[in-house]
Amino acid sequence: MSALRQRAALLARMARPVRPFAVSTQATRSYGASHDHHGDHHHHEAPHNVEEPLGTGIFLLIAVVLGSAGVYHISRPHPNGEPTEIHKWLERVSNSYAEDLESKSQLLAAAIEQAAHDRHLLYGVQRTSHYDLRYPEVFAHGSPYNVPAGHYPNIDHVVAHYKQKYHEEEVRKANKLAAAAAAAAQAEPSHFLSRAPLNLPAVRIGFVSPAVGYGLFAARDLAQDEFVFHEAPLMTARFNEAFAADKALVQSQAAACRAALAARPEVTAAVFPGLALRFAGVLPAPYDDVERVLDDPAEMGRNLVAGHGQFTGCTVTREQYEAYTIRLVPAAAQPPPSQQPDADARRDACLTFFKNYAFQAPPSSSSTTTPSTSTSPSRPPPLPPPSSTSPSTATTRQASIYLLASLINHRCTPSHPSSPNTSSSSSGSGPNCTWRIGPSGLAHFVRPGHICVQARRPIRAGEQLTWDYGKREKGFACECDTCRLRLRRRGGGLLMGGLGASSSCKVL
Ligand SMILES: C[S@@+](CC[C@H](N)C(=O)[O-])C[C@H]1O[C@@H](n2cnc3c(N)ncnc32)[C@H](O)[C@@H]1O
Repeated sequence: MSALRQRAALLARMARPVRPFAVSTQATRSYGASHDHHGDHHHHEAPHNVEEPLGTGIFLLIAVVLGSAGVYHISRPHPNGEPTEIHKWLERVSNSYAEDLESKSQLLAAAIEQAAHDRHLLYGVQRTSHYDLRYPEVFAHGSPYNVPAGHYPNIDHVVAHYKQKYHEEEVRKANKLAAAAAAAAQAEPSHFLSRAPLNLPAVRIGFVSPAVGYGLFAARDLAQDEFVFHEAPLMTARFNEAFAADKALVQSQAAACRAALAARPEVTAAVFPGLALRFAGVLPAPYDDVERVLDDPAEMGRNLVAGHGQFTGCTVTREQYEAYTIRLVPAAAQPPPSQQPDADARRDACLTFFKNYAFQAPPSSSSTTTPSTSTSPSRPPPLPPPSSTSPSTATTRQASIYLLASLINHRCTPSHPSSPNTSSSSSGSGPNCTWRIGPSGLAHFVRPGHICVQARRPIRAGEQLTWDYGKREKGFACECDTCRLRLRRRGGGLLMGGLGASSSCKVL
């Protein structure tokens, strides 16, 4: 019976609904009391306390209710018509997006406008009708198969044009390099010149006139003070002011001439036909042989110091050569050229040759410090004519003849170099070159006995190289440009055939 009652009470408790709200989280229930009320089963034990906390659901519910009230409150428009806070916030966010978008659109529009403008920028510019081709054969590029005859145009003239352009450009570059090097050398004090002649085209042999004969011409533009070439002597003999009376010296000169003629007869005869004729009775060689020798850099340039200037050939024509040599033969008619000249004739030929072609080295006493041009840079010291001075009072020096340098002709130094008539661009003012024979205090690279030719002023390619022989008695009627210009200035007119005995420069 008791078990039934307990069971019934348990079921009744389970069936009782749970109270929705607890008054306190510490609320307790006493089952003992209920036993007391409902049962006859009396116990004296303390009733059990059971903890029943409030669930989280209740808090969530409260939060949702309060939140909804808040949202409802802020979403309601103000009584005075102002927009709600949410509305204002949404407006702020959408405005900032709109501004960002607008600035992007403006940038894009500006970029498109600029591109459109740039596209038209060069529309108005006149286009070149000239195109530089890397190589002219580009015209003929195409398929090598099934090409009908005559399809490709003949572009030989185009090739020639571009080859010419190429050569001109190379010459321009060489000139520019040389001018730059010369300008650099010029920047140094003239007393301490240290640059040797450049290893570039320097000179060629040309023809001046039948009376003057050969001359040396610039093979490229030369800058002022530039060293042009550096050459070893072809022959050297002792010399003094009384050499005509000094048999030993004359014999040494004759020996030098003989040795030079014997060593390379075809070269010596081609370059110095007058000497070969008078000294050895050798008639001028045919033009073809002579031209071959004069045009040969290996022959004519063999005395040049390697790397110090280059010989670049000859421009003497057959007519010029024949007009020149035909004058030499009658002059050597005594004794007849068919016979070997006698000893006197050889001596005279030798003396004349040295007088007209030789350079004196500086005296040995000053040779290490004083250049041969120390007294006057433009005037080489003259070889005096034969005189009756006692050999004992004469100064004996070395006299040298050069293959190229001895072909440089004389030009008088004008008395008024600044005169407009004497400073025309083509002929310049006076001689354009000077020379030094080493050893020299001015240019350490000039080797002993070698001659170094230097430009006194800028020289254009093709211009004749000249210097002032500086001798009062030259032994020829001067036909230099200075004399021609002087004559023209005096109103005498230019005599193309030479100045002859009327020249004011004729000093015999
Ligand atoms: C050193 S050589 C010069 C080379 C020479 N033209 C030749 O063909 O062999 C000097 C000789 O050239 C000639 N000569 C040089 N300059 C001259 C000038 N201004 N007028 C006339 N003849 C000149 C004279 O015959 C002179 O004796």
